[in-house]
Amino acid sequence: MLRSSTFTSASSGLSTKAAVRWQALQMKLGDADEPVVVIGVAADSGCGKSTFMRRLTNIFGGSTVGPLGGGFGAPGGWETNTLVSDLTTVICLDDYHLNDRGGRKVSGRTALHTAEQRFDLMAEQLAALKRGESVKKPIYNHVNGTLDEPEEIKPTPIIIIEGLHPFVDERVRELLDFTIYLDISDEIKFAWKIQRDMLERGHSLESVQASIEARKPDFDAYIAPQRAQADVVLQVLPTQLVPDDKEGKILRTRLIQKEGVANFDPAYLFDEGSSITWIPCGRKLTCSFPGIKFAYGPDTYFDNEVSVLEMDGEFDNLQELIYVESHLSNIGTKFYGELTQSILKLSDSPGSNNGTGFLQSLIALKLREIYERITSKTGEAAVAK
Ligand SMILES: Nc1ncnc2c1ncn2[C@@H]1O[C@H](COP(=O)(O)OP(=O)(O)OP(=O)(O)O)[C@@H](O)[C@H]1O
Ligand SMILES: O=C(CO)[C@H](O)[C@H](O)COP(=O)(O)O
Repeated sequence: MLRSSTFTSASSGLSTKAAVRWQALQMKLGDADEPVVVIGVAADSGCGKSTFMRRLTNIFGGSTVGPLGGGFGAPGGWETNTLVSDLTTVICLDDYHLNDRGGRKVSGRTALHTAEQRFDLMAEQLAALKRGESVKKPIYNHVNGTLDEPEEIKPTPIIIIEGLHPFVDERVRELLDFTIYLDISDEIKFAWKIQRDMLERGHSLESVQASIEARKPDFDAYIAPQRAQADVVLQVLPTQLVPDDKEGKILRTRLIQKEGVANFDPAYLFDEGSSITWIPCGRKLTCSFPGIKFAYGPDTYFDNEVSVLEMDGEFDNLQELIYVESHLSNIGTKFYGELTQSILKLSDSPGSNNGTGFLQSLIALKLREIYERITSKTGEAAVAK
């Protein structure tokens, strides 16, 4: 596990109080009892998980951020899906595929099928990491479709598992302290995937279309049902500000937040529990066509009580986001304007000018808050012993 000296340099994203508590806890308990907070992020392929992970890692701070071992190209580096920073390790669940690409041709199943995952190993290794033990995790190589030599994963204070099936296996689910589902509507998923797979991966429009169609039944059967298990769902939909919009560039994003989740107080706009629609365009916020609309209110989602924070439209000037931030509460910030600042820092990242970047940054701040609440409770319990 990380020693306290490592943690000191890693604690830039944490409050001084949390860092001091952490160090006190380490001195009292020793490495074996250092808490490991585990977060699960579920989404289909091409739904912006990597983009979201970059936002998240940025909020947690730290001096070293990048692929484990430096990744392929670094001296001694290898092709890896694992992203590490001082405080966080992001594990891609594709690494637990049962078969390589050739093997799936023989089995005749897509990578989305639950029978194509090694859930026993996933549960065993995540439990070990949570106990503070290192594991040798397999690697699925997306470049050539092979299962590569396993890599060593050392536990960090925060482990994030992201991928297709983080909430399917009950043993894995039990280990998660907080769960997030990225729910990108078919139209938007298609637009993002086309853009990436055609421009960056050299696929044709027809082949991207065919791969999306082929995966759809398994997506509906094995991935989408996990929405019901998530503590928060980030939905990305076409705008409602332009009737029958065909372009798919303006997005409507909804943060569906489950009520009554441990260590999590849903964010709200103006007045907790009320139903509100807000068009902030005017003197304090510049908006060009088709404008910006926020909404907030209680709802039910898969029979659960939730509150939903919604944004439709795009920001013209990111500096002005502070005006919106000042009307939100329970957003996990440590100082006035921190949400705006974190978005400005990644202003070139996809979605920074719309609700995807805005709500993903908000989730990242809430995760930091959850992490601090969990570790402070563990610290208090330890000090009370
Ligand atoms: N919020 C966003 N707004 C616009 N485009 C986005 C957004 N998030 C991601 N994209 C685009 O969608 C594509 C897929 O994003 P990303 O690589 O982050 O997804 P992924 O879920 O990690 O994909 P995979 O699992 O296939 O590796 C990229 O081209 C990215 O630029
Ligand atoms: O769903 C995916 C990523 O989450 C991939 O499609 C899956 O890992 C299979 O990889 P490939 O498409 O390279 O054969």
